[in-house]
Amino acid sequence: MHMSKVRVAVAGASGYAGGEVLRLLLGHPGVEIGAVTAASNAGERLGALQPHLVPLADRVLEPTTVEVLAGHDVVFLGLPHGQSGALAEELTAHNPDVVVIDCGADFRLEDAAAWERFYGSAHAGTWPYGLPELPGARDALRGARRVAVPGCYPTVSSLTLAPAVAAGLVLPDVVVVAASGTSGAGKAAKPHLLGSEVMGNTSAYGVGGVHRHTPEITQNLGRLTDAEVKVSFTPLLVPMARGILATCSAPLAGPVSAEEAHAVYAKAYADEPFVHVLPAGQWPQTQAVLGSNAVHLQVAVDEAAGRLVAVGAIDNLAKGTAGAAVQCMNLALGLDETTGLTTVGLAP
Ligand SMILES: NC(=O)C1=CN([C@@H]2O[C@H](COP(=O)(O)OP(=O)(O)OC[C@H]3O[C@@H](n4cnc5c(N)ncnc54)[C@H](OP(=O)(O)O)[C@@H]3O)[C@@H](O)[C@H]2O)C=CC1
Ligand SMILES: CC(=O)N[C@@H](CCC(=O)OP(=O)(O)O)C(=O)O
Repeated sequence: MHMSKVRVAVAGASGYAGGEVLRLLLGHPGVEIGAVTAASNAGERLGALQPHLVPLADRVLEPTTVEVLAGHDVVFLGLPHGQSGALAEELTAHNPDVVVIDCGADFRLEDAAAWERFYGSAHAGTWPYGLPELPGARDALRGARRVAVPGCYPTVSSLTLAPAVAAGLVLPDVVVVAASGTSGAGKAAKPHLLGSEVMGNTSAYGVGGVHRHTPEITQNLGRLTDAEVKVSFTPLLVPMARGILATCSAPLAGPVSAEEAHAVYAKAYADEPFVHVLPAGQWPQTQAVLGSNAVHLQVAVDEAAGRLVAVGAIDNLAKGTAGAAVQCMNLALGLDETTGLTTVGLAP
């Protein structure tokens, strides 16, 4: 049976998130790419800004307006925080069935007070949270007309800790130290991202519970346990373009062997196409997931310290943003969830 293609627009197409959404959509058999928009770069050829997107090189970036974006079945938003809400409302006024998939943070948190504390602005609302692998999340995404794509650190940290928290293997008083590539910070020039600050260097930032992804990780783990969740999160910037490696640990709730912990993880993700619990003894590395929607996980028990230690790797732009966005579009449209996505990484 011939199925007509879904018409998709990408706002923020000159940025990292929008560019990665387009890269993935170019390999998706069910979509036709419509408008591509930007702000300061409106009027530019897409190829001048995203030279890797060869089939779209001669497309011209249009301004990010509701007039340009209306008339599409799906609109991806890869815009700075605060730019999504009003646009989504206007798009829905044009077409109540439009699917809006927001790569930004505006609609990820339920707790308005946490939003205001970490983002310093009024809370816009809460949309279905686009991490289908979290227990209970997938049903809300099937047929959704709005999706809040998770932050990259919360994606990997939550999936790395979820089985242990949900099974009660640990007390939910967790420590996350996660190293990210620089693309996580977006394209806009920032002094700490100059080549000479990044190359041959590793640095911590957002230390001491102030990074805005802390409440998002807390929210995700809090949905898995009745106990109070505490999250100590420290991000690190490392000299690579893509990838996040998260080391997560928590106190053991009781005796558990490494084999038992591994079995809990393997069972939790047995039916998940993108989450791979590696064989015992093999540890995640970012290269193996680059460009793919895969999550690689491993878990160990540190008996002397009384802690469970789990490590996860993702590509921040793929599973951490655009891959999750496409996965959620598939769920929203009732397509096979894996369409257009791969678990095959790019290594070395
Ligand atoms: N990078 C990552 O790993 C992740 C990013 N995200 C989120 O995705 C969103 C985009 O991030 P990223 O792609 O990294 O950022 P970039 O800085 O790379 O891109 C930002 C995009 O937004 C456009 N833009 C800037 N200002 C405005 C405005 N006022 N109105 C409309 N469009 C505007 C830019 O257009 P122009 O080039 O013309 O200025 C550009 O296309 C953010 O909300 C970010 O939090 C989410 C998860 C991970
Ligand atoms: C390396 C780096 O700077 N990373 C970004 C997080 C990227 C991300 O997921 O962003 P959003 O929540 O903004 O969507 C940061 O720490 O701010």
